[in-house]
Amino acid sequence: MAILVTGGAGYIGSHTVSELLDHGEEVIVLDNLEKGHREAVLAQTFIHGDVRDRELLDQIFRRYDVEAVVHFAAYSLVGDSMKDPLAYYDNNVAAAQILLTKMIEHGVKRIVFSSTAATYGEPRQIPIQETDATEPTNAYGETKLAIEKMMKWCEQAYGLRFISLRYFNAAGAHPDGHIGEDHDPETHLIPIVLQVALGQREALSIFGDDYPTEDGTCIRDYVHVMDLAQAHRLALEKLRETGKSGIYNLGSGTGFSVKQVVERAREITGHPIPTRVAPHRPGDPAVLIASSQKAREELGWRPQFEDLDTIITTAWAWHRSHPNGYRKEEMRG
Ligand SMILES: NC(=O)c1ccc[n+]([C@@H]2O[C@H](COP(=O)([O-])OP(=O)(O)OC[C@H]3O[C@@H](n4cnc5c(N)ncnc54)[C@H](O)[C@@H]3O)[C@@H](O)[C@H]2O)c1
Ligand SMILES: O=c1ccn([C@@H]2O[C@H](COP(=O)(O)OP(=O)(O)O[C@H]3O[C@H](CO)[C@H](O)[C@H](O)[C@H]3O)[C@@H](O)[C@H]2O)c(=O)[nH]1
Repeated sequence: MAILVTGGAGYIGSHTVSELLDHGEEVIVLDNLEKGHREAVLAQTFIHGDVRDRELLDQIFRRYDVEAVVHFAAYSLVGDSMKDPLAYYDNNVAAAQILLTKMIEHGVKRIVFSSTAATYGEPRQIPIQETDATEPTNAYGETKLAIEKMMKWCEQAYGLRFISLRYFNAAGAHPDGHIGEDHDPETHLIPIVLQVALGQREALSIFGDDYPTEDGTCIRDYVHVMDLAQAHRLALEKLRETGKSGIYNLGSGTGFSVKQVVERAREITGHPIPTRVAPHRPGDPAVLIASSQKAREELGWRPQFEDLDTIITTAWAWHRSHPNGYRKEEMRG
């Protein structure tokens, strides 16, 4: 029996594929490579195609004995989602609807889904719990919430079983150094900070230093990508063993401000990392910190790379050895 991983050529998907293979799972990756990288695909079976391609899904589900789907494929940039929400409804909501339809048609009833802290919007309390209100402040979060709700109704109607994992800020790289984060354009804080350390950018723009936090910069909960990978493996096991659906936050439970991240990165890289203050980025809440107690209790999640220094150190190892991401060899010509 195989696990179909959509978006397995992307950042979190590729690390999860690595984790699943290490635990003896048979993995099939489906990715259109719009954002992902062929070099990041560690699975033996790679299908270059789109989740919205109904015929392709029919072929995959006929040909392989798929036990469950892990669904990463999506658009995931908050700012972009505000400029072109319909593209997000198409690639996130419509794609999930097609995928779920084909799963049900072919009798595949288990799915682990990439959700996000953006489903909560501006938090009413910290740390955020799964039972808190979900009022997304951007179209991206709204599409992920819509998919969670779609899965809930599919459970009632067709017996689908789902685990939705709401990640906070994914960061870090595989400790082996062979896969890591390579987004184009890069918008995430830690890789941008490390690109400054590599001399690829002049300075980090800090999006606001007048937030109601101790040092005025936004606080986020950074969670190592390998710990996210572990959670997906455990979620699959949980679905197999209990058939129980659920929604789980995944974060470290500790928040760091933008300035604190820069300070740690200065120490680890030995580079001064100049910064300048820039305007707020629309839709950025001041503080996002997860309570991940439910994932620890119900999934048995035990993060191994929890502290910020480990996150930055593994990311730094990846960026130093792959200054142009997966295009390294190509650039060297
Ligand atoms: N990176 C984060 O901090 C973060 C936080 C919360 C949630 N998420 C969610 O996790 C998932 C993975 O995020 P990531 O950072 O690894 O993103 P990513 O862009 O690196 O990976 C997404 C992958 O999906 C593929 N893809 C996109 N649309 C597709 C389609 N229609 N058909 C086939 N393949 C398609 C892309 O080519 C890419 O390889 C996303 O669903 C995202 O919303 C990410
Ligand atoms: O150049 C930069 C980039 C980021 N930041 C700040 O650094 C923090 C982290 O920003 P990221 O872009 O790295 O991450 P986000 O918190 O915006 O977004 C992450 O968490 C979201 C949930 O809130 C979504 O899930 C999204 O997909 C995921 O990347 C924010 O306060 C942001 O304002 C800067 O100051 N300068």
